[in-house]
Amino acid sequence: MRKKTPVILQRNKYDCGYACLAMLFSYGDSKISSNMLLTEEKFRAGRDGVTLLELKRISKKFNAELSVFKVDDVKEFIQQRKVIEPIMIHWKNNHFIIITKIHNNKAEIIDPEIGISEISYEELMLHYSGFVATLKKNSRNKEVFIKEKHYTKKLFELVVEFKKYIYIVIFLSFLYQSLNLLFPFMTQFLIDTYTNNKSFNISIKAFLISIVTIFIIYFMLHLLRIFFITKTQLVINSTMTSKFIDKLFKLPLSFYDRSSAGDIASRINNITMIREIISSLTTTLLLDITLVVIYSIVLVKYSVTLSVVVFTAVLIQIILVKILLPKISIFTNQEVAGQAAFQTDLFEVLRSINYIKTIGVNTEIKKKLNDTFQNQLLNFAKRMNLSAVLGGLSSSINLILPVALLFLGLQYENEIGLSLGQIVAFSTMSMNLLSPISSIIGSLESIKLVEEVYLRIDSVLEEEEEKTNLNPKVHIDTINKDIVLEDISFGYSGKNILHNINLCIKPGEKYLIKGTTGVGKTTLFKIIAGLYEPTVGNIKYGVHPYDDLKIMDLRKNIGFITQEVSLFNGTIEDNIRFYNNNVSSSDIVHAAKMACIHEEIIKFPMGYSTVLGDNGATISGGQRQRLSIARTLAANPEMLLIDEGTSNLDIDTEGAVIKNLFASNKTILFISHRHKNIDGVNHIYKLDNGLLHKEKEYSLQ
Ligand SMILES: Nc1ncnc2c1ncn2[C@@H]1O[C@H](COP(=O)(O)OP(=O)(O)OP(=O)(O)O)[C@@H](O)[C@H]1O
Repeated sequence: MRKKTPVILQRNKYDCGYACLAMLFSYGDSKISSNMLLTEEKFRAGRDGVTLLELKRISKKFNAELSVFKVDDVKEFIQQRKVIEPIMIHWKNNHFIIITKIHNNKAEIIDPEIGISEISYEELMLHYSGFVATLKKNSRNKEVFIKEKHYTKKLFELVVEFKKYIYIVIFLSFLYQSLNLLFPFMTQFLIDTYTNNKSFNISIKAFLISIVTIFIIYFMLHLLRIFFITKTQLVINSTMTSKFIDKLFKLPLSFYDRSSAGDIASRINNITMIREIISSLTTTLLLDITLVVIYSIVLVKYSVTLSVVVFTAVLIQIILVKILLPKISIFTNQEVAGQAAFQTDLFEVLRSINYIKTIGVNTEIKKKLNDTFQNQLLNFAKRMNLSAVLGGLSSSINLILPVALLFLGLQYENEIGLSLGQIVAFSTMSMNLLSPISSIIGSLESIKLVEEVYLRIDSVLEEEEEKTNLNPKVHIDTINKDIVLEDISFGYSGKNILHNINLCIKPGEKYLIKGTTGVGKTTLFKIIAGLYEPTVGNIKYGVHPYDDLKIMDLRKNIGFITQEVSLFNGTIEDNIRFYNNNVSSSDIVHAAKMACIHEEIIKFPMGYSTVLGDNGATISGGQRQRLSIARTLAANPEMLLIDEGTSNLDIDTEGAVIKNLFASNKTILFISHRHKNIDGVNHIYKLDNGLLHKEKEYSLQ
């Protein structure tokens, strides 16, 4: 019999293989996160994604067998082999998707990027790239599911972290709701006093005093409760956001290679969602459950017969939740992923807006952006429609039940044996039981949402941090020390692009590194700057290995000048200073002079106080590049890694900038396609086929 395949969406652009494997593992079982497959893995999918071979290896680790077939016709494969489990196929040459069913020329697929959909078999085959994979699980791969509880536990721990505020909110909410309980009793008392005595002899003064007292207490409790709810929300939001931001600074460059800015931004925005939901859950869920228990007891005490009617209504709602909630959860999941996809596309469009403007025709771009947004809206609409069925049903029951109870109570007055006041009180209290039930249903939907959103945040918090050695064994002064690269090899996605690099960088000396495009020059610089860790080999600073070093100290001493410039929307002075308080105004002017931009800055009407547009949009490309050079120089690093960092300048200006830089006593490594030699260079190296060859060495003057 065909079982359910949970929808597991990928966590970043390159994770589709892991998400699909997680779905194969979860088929007919509980849902696991694709991240769980990675927990023990050092390897993360990068630009080149993950291969079927790698997925096979991971499956084996969890005692399952991933079989891969080269197949021409997927339908034939499914029919011949009588496959009822979901299969994974390679798709559009760069993606994996799951097929859950093929029936009547229609294929039900789960694309880990967007979720469930149904497409025609022709469309499926149009994008199919020739490989099918099936997973054979066995009883021993249970350990892959172990971490499932982990997330729920983490979510709980998150709440416990703010327990002080949460306890107060719960306590105040209890008091607040207890007052509600008074009213059915007061109603019963008034009606029964009236019907029994006919003469209504409750003094106006006593009535007024009690009403006003209740009013004041209720009002004060309301204020106090809202105050603490807001406080809880603030604490949750600020703690989580600062934790997330802190993490972003600790993540290695490789994380940013595979994540998009829009996606990260959407995850930060999700924290607001968590704040809202957690605070509303803590204020209502526990209270609602308590109210349901209390009211159930009180109702049964009043009348067992009438209580059976109420509980039947509750049961109908519970059955509906059981049926609809998993579906709501899928759409919630897809909606959140859709939001992130839209934000990612929007960021990309905004980043390329200059280019988009120049091409004139942007209907396609608009369409793509609109489509991503529509996809998010579609999932929102589906989620809301299902919620409406749930909500509508419970509201309708809530509407008719009190009247029905009143009718039954009066009709069978003798059998049931309640006074008019008691019947009215019972029907009011049944409402008090049903509204927390509706609220619990809403809370269950919210829990699904918060779980999905929290997973997205947690998957970033769980990322491995870069080694920063905050407590180095020895304090190493890198100034005037040789930097020695010993047999360094490095590769992306398991493929080496640098092999056994050996280089001794002497303080104060100038190196020109040549090599064809894409050969690995930038990568080598990133390794020297400690941005990438070599896969094999060591870097020594003086006699000390990289691991003994406080990495931030090292980075402070290395200035990295690249072709890409990133300026922010602020003054020229602030852009050069770049939050470094050790940089004085005279350092800024000195750096600008070295970068040959000072003369142009002082000609601007507002000089160094000129405000630049977004990424320096209001100055020329060459000016942007020189500002970026000035920024690096202002921090006064002892070593400069210049990666085509002067390529936007005309020959004369470039010559002048290079002359200034090479006249300093800084160690310089200069990457260039264009320069065969530069005055003042001591060593020329060529990177070729992953190997570094010395081409020339000039004796020091
Ligand atoms: N994050 C990444 N994941 C996978 N491959 C990458 C990644 N970054 C770079 N590469 C690949 O590594 C190789 C070396 O890239 P690198 O940027 O170091 O070359 P380069 O010599 O500096 O090129 P150029 O002169 O064009 O700037 C290239 O083939 C590139 O496609």
